[in-house]
Amino acid sequence: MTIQKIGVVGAGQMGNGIAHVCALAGYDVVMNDVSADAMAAALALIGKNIDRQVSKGTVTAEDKDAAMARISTTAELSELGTCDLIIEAATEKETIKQQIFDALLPHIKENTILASNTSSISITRLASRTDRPEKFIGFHFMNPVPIMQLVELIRGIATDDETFHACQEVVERLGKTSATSEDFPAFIVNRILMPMINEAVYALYEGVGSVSSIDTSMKLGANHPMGPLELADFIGLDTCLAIMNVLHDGLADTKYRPCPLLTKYVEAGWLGRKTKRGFYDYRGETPVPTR
Ligand SMILES: CC(=O)CC(=O)SCCNC(=O)CCNC(=O)[C@H](O)C(C)(C)COP(=O)(O)OP(=O)(O)OC[C@H]1O[C@@H](n2cnc3c(N)ncnc32)[C@H](O)[C@@H]1OP(=O)(O)O
Ligand SMILES: NC(=O)C1=CN([C@@H]2O[C@H](COP(=O)(O)OP(=O)(O)OC[C@H]3O[C@@H](n4cnc5c(N)ncnc54)[C@H](OP(=O)(O)O)[C@@H]3O)[C@@H](O)[C@H]2O)C=CC1
Repeated sequence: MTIQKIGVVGAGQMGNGIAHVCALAGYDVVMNDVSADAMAAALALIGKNIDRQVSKGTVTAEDKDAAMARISTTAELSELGTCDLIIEAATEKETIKQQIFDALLPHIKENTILASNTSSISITRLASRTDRPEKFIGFHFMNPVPIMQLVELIRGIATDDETFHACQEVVERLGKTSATSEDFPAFIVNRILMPMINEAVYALYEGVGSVSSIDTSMKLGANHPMGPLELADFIGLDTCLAIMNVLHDGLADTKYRPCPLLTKYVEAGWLGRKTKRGFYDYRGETPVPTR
């Protein structure tokens, strides 16, 4: 099937990046969020991020205008009814995702593909609650979406070949590379990455090192572009904790136990960059380590 119009549900840091790359690749995009402010902020950020590409000469000013004109926003999920592919990128909570798919079903076309950008939640389980488990897939972008090359494609137990191949074609048209993962908790990238981040929080919790020494060690000692605590703040500590909980519950192994310090930060509402406070304090000019 040919995909021309893409719906994006959730206009947070992932949703805005997904809308950005889809519109630049020539797809019509309809973006939805519960918050009008989030949608306005997402549009402004997309404009700013494409401007960076224009100033580097990788995108022309005409391409920018055309891409921005292809993006519309709506508070009504019913307005995603004509989309060929809908990518859900709302908060990493299964109940929220289920409610979104339940609310979408009465409005969408018979052959619309439903996808989730979830970092960890079972695609098979999300799909089983819809009327089209064979047309449901995990479409997992990496953050920041305009920069990162990878998209994980996760087939639920019922995902059919037509759906999978249509999504592979979308990934190619976005200029990205797909890797296929079986549907097990947190898939491939987060199965490996998130226990490392959780271990970094344990190292902080146990006083093995400070925020700076842990991040400096991994940046200069393992050549990671960001230290694990900086990366956790970038991803969002709520999302990191949600992923650890899915690993812990889904694989029933204590090695995935979320660090109590990570839980405490989330309980405090210190979610990282998006709330201006996490392992670093982002309220000033430069981020300041908090421990
Ligand atoms: C949690 C999950 O489910 C899965 C995940 O996503 S896990 C997270 C995966 N992501 C990572 O691991 C990111 C690790 N960090 C990095 O790769 C780099 O630090 C980074 C690319 C984010 C920034 O790189 P940097 O060299 O420090 O900064 P900077 O030079 O300013 O930016 C590099 C490029 O990224 C762009 N960029 C930086 N932040 C951006 C953002 N938030 N949005 C869009 N573009 C961004 C810049 O414009 C620049 O573009 P060009 O290459 O075209 O010049
Ligand atoms: N952060 C990351 O690095 C990555 C995250 N992901 C996944 O992408 C998804 C989104 O994460 P991210 O963008 O970081 O999260 P954010 O918190 O930045 O954004 C989530 C957005 O979804 C909105 N939202 C909540 N409920 C609904 C709803 N019922 N309908 C529509 N929108 C809703 C939120 O609004 P409000 O704030 O008002 O609640 C918010 O604007 C998650 O599943 C996450 O696991 C995948 C790859 C990387």
